[in-house]
Amino acid sequence: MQLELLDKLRAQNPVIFNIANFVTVQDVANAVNAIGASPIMSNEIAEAEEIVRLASAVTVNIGCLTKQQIIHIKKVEDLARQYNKPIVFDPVAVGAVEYRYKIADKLLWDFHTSIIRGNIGEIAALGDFNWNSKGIDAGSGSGDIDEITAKTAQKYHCTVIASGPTDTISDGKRIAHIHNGSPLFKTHVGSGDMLTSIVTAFTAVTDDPFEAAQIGALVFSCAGQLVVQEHPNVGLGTFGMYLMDYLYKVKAADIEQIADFD
Ligand SMILES: Nc1ncnc2c1ncn2[C@@H]1O[C@H](COP(=O)(O)OP(=O)(O)OP(=O)(O)O)[C@@H](O)[C@H]1O
Ligand SMILES: Cc1ncsc1CCO
Ligand SMILES: [Mg+2]
Repeated sequence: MQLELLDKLRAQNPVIFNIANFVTVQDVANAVNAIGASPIMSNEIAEAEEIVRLASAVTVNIGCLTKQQIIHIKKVEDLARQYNKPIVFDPVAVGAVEYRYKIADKLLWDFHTSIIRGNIGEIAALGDFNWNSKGIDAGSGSGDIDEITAKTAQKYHCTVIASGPTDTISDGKRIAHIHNGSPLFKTHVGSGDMLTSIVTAFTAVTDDPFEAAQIGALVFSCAGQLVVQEHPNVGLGTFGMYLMDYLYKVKAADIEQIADFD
């Protein structure tokens, strides 16, 4: 794992273009900012080309999809291909809402996506596995998470992160697991959205999406774990605030001490 990518990210401060959802947009902007990149959100097709050009990478989050936004996403993804900017895709609730599955599946076939980051319910749906997703949450299921992650990566020819108590990452051949984190992440709506855009930030400092996925997931999970280690009585509201503090101040050396991955 290339932990030095964290310092590289902070030194370069790349601009990250986010098509966000209106529920968590500010958390995502703050998380991207805190980790050391420069977020920009946009919903306007007329400025899409300018923003794709100035950004190093693009997040597409379908959390609050509209027909107008689908047109925007297609334009942005086409521009990202033209200007060679990596796309990281967050398939919010595709396991629970068939309409979203159909839109996401088509986008993932039509445009090359570097990384898909979802919870296991979302990743299982995209990979055509049975799983009982529950709204935006992972829900429950009994499938083999390694197999689901790898097969979904093979289906779309990209890297996939299935997040959860363990983050499982595959590019279709290789598999990695990040065991760090805290159950408090689940209590903060938007943890997944923040993770997705932090992973996008790391695609700006490495050409290997599998590496970007691993380092993004490790840094994010460790920041949350450090919050709880150093503030054992933290509640779900203050967890979100501390998480921003720790995303900003966490150092590669702190992560090295607690990193738990294989
Ligand atoms: N029980 C847990 N223990 C440790 N870490 C967890 C746990 N549950 C989730 N996480 C961490 O929370 C982050 C978000 O993952 P999660 O799978 O909850 O995303 P999500 O369902 O898309 O979230 P949201 O929809 O709220 O944005 C990841 O970094 C993951 O490692
Ligand atoms: C609660 C919620 N609804 C649509 S998006 C979202 C935030 C998590 O992605
Ligand atoms: Mg999510």
